Amino acid sequence: MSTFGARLRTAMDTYGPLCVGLDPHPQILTDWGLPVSAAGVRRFGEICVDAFAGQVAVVKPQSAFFEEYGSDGIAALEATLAAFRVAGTLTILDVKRGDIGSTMAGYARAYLRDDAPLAADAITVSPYLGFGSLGPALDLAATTGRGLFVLALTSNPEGASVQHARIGGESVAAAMVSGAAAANAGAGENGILGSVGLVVGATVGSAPRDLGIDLAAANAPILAPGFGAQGAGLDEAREVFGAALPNVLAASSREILAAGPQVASLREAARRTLH
Ligand SMILES: O=c1ccn([C@@H]2O[C@H](COP(=O)(O)O)[C@@H](O)[C@H]2O)c(=O)[nH]1
Repeated sequence: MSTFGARLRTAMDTYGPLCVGLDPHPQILTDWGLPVSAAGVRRFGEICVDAFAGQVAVVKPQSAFFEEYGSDGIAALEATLAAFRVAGTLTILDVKRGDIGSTMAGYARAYLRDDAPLAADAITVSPYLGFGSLGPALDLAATTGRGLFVLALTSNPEGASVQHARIGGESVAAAMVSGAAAANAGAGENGILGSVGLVVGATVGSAPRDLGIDLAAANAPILAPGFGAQGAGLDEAREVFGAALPNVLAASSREILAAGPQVASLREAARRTLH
């Protein structure tokens, strides 16, 4: 069984470091001429499979925009994830889960088991009940060759009020990066990327340096939202990530989706994103 980190590196080397965010918010559904309903998000998912499967390294469905339609919306998310799985395109399900250990084990089974209806290659997790609360997800992901992306320095301006706070001299974000680095220890032999990634927005400017965080040392894949609609581009990414840039997976949702629903236009928007 290959690890998530190894599969991600291969996908990034093959297709480039872009993760297309699949966020079927009501305005996008309307703009694409789709109903604002579970049927609409199902069709949205089908169009995204046509546009991006086998074309980009990773796609990142945003669970919230499927969940809002209840069980039919979740069924549409299952179908979207399954279609990308069959096509061999990696998926990161953006669910930002985090809870006490026993409940975290339930979330882990929901997304990280091989036979889970909502199985993804990786999920986003929130460590704000303590990094240790992620233990069941770390364990199951390692067992099934899946990955996690731990929120460290999120792209929203409000994130700093928590993530820059210092406890005993160390920032909260730095503690999360240390947690990921420890989880990835040993994975870096032969240049293989770890499977415990970090979420660091391309919008956070000098925050990693200001907080004394060495992102490259964590050997972590870095999911970087903030490209496009939130204003970041390659210049901002160079400032934020420095030597860790080769490990960065750039995420963009709204700006790419605005080119839809034509498949060719969506592909062209994805192709333009990092150029
Ligand atoms: O720090 C974070 C973590 C996740 N996101 C998610 O990304 C998309 C928004 O992307 P756009 O390219 O700006 O449309 C959405 O799903 C967020 O939950 C983020 O923006 N920042």
